[in-house]
Amino acid sequence: MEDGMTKRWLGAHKELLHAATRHSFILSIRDGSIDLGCFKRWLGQDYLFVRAFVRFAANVLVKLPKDVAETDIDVVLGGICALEKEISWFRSESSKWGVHFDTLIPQKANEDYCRFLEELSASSTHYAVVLAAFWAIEMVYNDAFATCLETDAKTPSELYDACERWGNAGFKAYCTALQQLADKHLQMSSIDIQGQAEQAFLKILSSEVEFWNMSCQ
Ligand SMILES: Cc1ncc(CNC=O)c(N)n1
Repeated sequence: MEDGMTKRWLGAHKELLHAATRHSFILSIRDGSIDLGCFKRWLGQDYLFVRAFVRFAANVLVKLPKDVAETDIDVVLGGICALEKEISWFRSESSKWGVHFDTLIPQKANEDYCRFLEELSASSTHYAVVLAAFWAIEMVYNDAFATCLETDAKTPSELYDACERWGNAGFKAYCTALQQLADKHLQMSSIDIQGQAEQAFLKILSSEVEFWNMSCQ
């Protein structure tokens, strides 16, 4: 675990990681200065993203070779199950904030990100690449929202629930399990696959930056 591949990537791409996890959108939640219009825009767009992410997560499960450990399958299955609760949460937030999901139009950064998830779902993408991508997507939200829960954070109380959803210790443990899973399978993969996985990791970080940018405009 100490010298896992993902840890090396995190060290090698610190700036992009910082841009994705300490974006001004997140910092403005943390210091309480957020424009609630931005939060509502993020909420609606993220609901659309999560609908696409469900398909991606299901595809990750389908890609796992039949001979992987049952506990490896359980980690991915657990993530898929959690998405059902997450979608219910989005729906209850939609009435809380008066954001109508049925008339939402996906914005460009969201469409681009969702298209990338579809590309990763192609049968030609190796399962170790999508495992790494799955981890990266979850890790960014965990790392970002966890900062809004720190004791000195001034997160507005009405946003605390959103930050808790991805910033809590259980979600962190799930991200660590995904990371270990990705590292284990990357280690068994060719240099070529490892390189593809690192590229996917970078593309996810930049897609997350664009997603936050979109929410702040
Ligand atoms: C844009 C984006 N990235 C990551 C997540 C977290 N994963 C599932 O909820 C998310 N909801 N939205």
